[in-house]
Amino acid sequence: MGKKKNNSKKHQNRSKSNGNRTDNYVPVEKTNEKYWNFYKAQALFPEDEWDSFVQHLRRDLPSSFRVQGCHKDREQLIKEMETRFFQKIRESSDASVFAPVELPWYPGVYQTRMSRTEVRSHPILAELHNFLVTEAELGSISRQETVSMIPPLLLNPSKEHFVLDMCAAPGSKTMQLIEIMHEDDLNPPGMIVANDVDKKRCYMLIHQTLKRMKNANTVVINEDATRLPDMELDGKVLKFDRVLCDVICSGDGTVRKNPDIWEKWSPQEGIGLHRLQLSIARRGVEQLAIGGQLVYSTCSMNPIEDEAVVAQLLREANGALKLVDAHPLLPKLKALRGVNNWKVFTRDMKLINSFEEVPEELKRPFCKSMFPPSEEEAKEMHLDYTMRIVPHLQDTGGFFVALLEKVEEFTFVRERETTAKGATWRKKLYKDDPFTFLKENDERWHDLQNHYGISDDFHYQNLFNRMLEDQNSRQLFYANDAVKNFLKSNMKKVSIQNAGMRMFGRNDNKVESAKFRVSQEGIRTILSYMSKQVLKISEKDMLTILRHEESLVPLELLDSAEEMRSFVSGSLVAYFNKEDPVCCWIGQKTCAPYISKEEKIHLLRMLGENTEVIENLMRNKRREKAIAGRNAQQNTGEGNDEEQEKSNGTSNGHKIEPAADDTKDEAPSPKKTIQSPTQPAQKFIASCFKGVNEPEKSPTPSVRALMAAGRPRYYSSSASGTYQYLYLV
Ligand SMILES: C[S@@+](CC[C@H](N)C(=O)[O-])C[C@H]1O[C@@H](n2cnc3c(N)ncnc32)[C@H](O)[C@@H]1O
Repeated sequence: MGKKKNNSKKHQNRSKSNGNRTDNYVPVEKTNEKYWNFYKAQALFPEDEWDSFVQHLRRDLPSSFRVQGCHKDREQLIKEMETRFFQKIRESSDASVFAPVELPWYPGVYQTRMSRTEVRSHPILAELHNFLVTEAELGSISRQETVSMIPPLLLNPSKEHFVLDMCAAPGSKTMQLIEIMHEDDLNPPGMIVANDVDKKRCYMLIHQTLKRMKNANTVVINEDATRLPDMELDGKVLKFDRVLCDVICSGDGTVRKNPDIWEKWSPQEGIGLHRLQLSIARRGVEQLAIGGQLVYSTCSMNPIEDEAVVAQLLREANGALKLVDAHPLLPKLKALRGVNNWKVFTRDMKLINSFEEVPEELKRPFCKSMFPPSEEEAKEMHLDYTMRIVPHLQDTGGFFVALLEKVEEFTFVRERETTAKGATWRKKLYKDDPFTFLKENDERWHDLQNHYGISDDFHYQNLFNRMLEDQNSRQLFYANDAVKNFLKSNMKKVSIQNAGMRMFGRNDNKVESAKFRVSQEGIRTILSYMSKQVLKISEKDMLTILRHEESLVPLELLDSAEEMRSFVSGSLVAYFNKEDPVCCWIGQKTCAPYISKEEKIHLLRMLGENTEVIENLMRNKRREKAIAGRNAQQNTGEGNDEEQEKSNGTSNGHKIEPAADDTKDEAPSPKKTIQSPTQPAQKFIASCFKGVNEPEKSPTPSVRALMAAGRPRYYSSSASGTYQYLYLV
């Protein structure tokens, strides 16, 4: 890891041509005198563990990932990883490579001793990395730091619970909460309200995280959590069964993955955040139902951001709130107990023993609640019930987590509150686009019901669009009852950014067909209600559709061609296995599956296909895009590695479905990713082979990538002598 030589922005020291570090790269010095002195003084663990603590903090963070608990293909994915990658790694004689190991405290979560960068670049692990990236795009695998998985695990919401995630973006914990609630129910009745004050980060939460976790029970709102308005449900103030306060923090437990922190850290970071953290937590407690549980967590090891905040909540709640001992809930997780005593330092590392000792000129940044509780208070509070994770216990980042339960109703008395920068207590009502639900006798519903044979059991009144009633919508979304009621009651109270899942998109075709086509996003929810425009096809046909490189599959290649032609042109759901339906567009000559490349790869894998070649092709594309993105970033000086990987990676998997405008009688024209339709195959193949030694001269980026990987394995076929389709073999 490194930092830039001068004040230039983060990526300026990368080479433009290949994205690698260049000579002017200066490694970050992984040390900070104040950091060491501060944590030595805290004496959080026995002194003889200090060297191990320091060594671990200086190493890159091991890579970890979770196989989604509620995913229907979980067992198969684990089996494939075991046979395809883990075994191979274990059998390797390379001493620098380590197979991922399942965590004893969280089944389905794996950690390898190698960092993300090492995993990405090691020849044996690169394939595993590739596999993880494609599956992560579909949400079946989450590449998340292990300690960050603790809060949702402790909250452990049931499928009926109402959950509030106060500081949710970019959403790794929201995703895990959704996962837990869907473990034994595809459509749980509960609801998650995910909030973040930062609109751009809400956007990331919606477009990078939630898109991978299609569900009907999540709402995203954009509010300052310190002043989150009371929300309503069924005419009453809405109280949540579970609240997550994963607050903004100094992040000093994340130095292993964010080495820039080394340079700037001082005790001031925690001092500056304590009041805001407390304000967010207070409002979280107020939103909690009696008997409900709240998790307060930070990725900082600083007691001022951790136990001090929890202690003040308990102090102010005066018995209405109690700590729950988190340790027995995760007995296999190695965690230290929270502390009753800590040391408070000024920015310049001057020790201050009590609030009374704070020099007059520093009275403003400090407050009484930053100091440890009295002995008497400590006995009541049980701060030892909280959990501290330090890096050397199980090779992780540093983390703090407290589980609290509300015993009685109460409201905090506020003096001077800290809110998010610039935020004011908003009294005005929101005028965002309304959420308009379908009413009885809605024409669109009659059209959908007739065309797709949807049974009366389907709750069509839960379909909505974001327009006024008389406006013609392009999409129809679906929300469960809880989210529907939430939207109806709170549309004007909070700024709602996103809700539910897309179920139908409008057709603008000229031929007679339904006004809406079925969207892949919601197909698993509605399929069991559909009796028309649904076709079971053979495994062979499904493989042909999935393997096909172009977006249009000629019907002549399919055994079920005649049956397909018998359907009304337009949206058709094809399946070999009902668990894995594929939304297609059927024309007289072609069939076009509306699914992303990642989804195609996943489905091929689940059908036992070897997907290595396509995975490699996609990896090369990702690399090209990442380099292009980094180069663009160098020009703007924005962004960071992980976000870059996400936004330039396959999150463009969301161009899965052509825009509704593209849907014509015949399936939309293919994107010519491989070859122009009229080029004779021989000429094309010759150009491929000619390019083997000069990949940069080959016709398209994807073929270039294949050739660079030494795999010019295409052949083409056509009925007419001009070769329209190219197949990967
Ligand atoms: C530690 S991150 C949350 C990480 C998130 N829980 C996850 O697992 O991906 C803290 C978040 O708090 C948000 N935040 C900061 N101040 C806030 C406030 N006053 N209200 C709501 N969110 C806030 C930040 O925008 C940031 O996204």
